[in-house]
Amino acid sequence: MDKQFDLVIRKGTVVLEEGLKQLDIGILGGKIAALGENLLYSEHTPVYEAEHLHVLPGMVDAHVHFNEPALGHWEGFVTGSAALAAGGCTTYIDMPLNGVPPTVRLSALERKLEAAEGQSLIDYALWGGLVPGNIENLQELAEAGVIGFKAFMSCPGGEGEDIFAEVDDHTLFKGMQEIARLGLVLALHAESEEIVSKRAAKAQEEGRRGALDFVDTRPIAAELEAVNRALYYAEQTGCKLHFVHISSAEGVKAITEAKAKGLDVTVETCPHYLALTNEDLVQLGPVAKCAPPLRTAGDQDRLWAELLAGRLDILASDHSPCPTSMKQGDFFEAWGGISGAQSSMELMLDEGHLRRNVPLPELSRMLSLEPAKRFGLYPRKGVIAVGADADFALVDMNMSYTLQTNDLFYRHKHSPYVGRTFGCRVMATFNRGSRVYELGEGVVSHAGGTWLRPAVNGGGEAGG
Ligand SMILES: NC(=O)N[C@H]1NC(=O)NC1=O
Ligand SMILES: [Zn+2]
Repeated sequence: MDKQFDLVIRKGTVVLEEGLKQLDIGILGGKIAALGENLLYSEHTPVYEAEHLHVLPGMVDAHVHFNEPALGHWEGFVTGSAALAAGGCTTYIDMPLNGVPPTVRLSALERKLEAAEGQSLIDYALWGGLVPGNIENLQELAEAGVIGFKAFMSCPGGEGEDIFAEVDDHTLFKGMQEIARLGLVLALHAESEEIVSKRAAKAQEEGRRGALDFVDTRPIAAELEAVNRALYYAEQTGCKLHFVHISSAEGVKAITEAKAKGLDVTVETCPHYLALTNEDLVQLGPVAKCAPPLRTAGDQDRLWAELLAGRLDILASDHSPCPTSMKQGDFFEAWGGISGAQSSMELMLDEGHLRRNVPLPELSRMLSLEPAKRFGLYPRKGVIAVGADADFALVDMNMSYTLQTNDLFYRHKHSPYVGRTFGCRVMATFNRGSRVYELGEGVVSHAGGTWLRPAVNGGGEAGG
């Protein structure tokens, strides 16, 4: 018999958009060539037995910070992509900060691409940035193939001379006009700089420097104010918006109302807002410091209610790593950002499916399908369907384990989830048909990840 397949993944419980089915997956040239109950293939075809496993589309993590160029000693493409692969992710979109220079002009994008070339285990796309003074650079970035732009409405923090700055209202409004013209999405970190910076200054002046003091400087009101201001500009400019890491049900509700009015807007939250609370921040310390901050248990319940009602579009990690030494000491000085990307899928399957009965296709919609669609990577990414890339997370939904520091692939092995017990585990990950990670073996492939450009503006290859 001719060689129809390079590999068959046999009898896994495949998570499709419409439900679960036990199927064989035939892979050829990195793509899904066939899906069927009893595929026929020659006896020489390599077979991966998946009878006891769930096969999910690889996660498309729309929000990671890999710190290269220049800050590869925080995290880089090699370690970051390995951690993602170990967590069942097969495509990520790297933020335009915290590397130096930030990705705010073409020459910086080229530096980023050089840093990534040949280093990533899995596929990746890149965000461009909108900052004060770079509106005339947005077009060159769009033409080169960024999937969209990211702006901060509050100060991002970070190191270096050419550091990423938050937008003023003028830049935000003008930037949205330009991004609307370019047809891309603007992703926003929505917290009011006015509110958070003044509250932080006051807390520090008064010597209130603990975990809950930090949380108190970044209230939900600061998130809502920024969300509503940006939605107003979106209405005026026609710019597509994506709100990253929304931490409150109030934020989700404001965005849902805007959608009902016809605005083209999507909402993301992160596993940490669903898995951790401000009490955990007190217990764990700065390793769990992020912005917006972890909320109360009641706030978290309300955010889960939004997810259960189907009102969240995207789940993304906001993996924002740093050296462990920057996660110690004073709460206001410690780095704001959680190293969590390796645990995103397991957290959501455990907390969402095993504990709260969210159907797997619904979780997969937020982990893979919606981010692929929103950022021009669909139908190549985000689904298990004939013609799509053979990107899979193979998960044992019955394997309980407790995460240890040694399990982490990050450059700096800290995570707020060390010591947490998960009810499921990623056993293997495939990127375009090649097995990149296997539990027990670790990274099992060369760095074959490629750069994906979006299938918009005529330029990209990712939609095919
Ligand atoms: N600079 C940076 O990565 N900031 C990220 N970290 C975080 O916790 N929230 C963010 O926006
Ligand atoms: Zn952010």
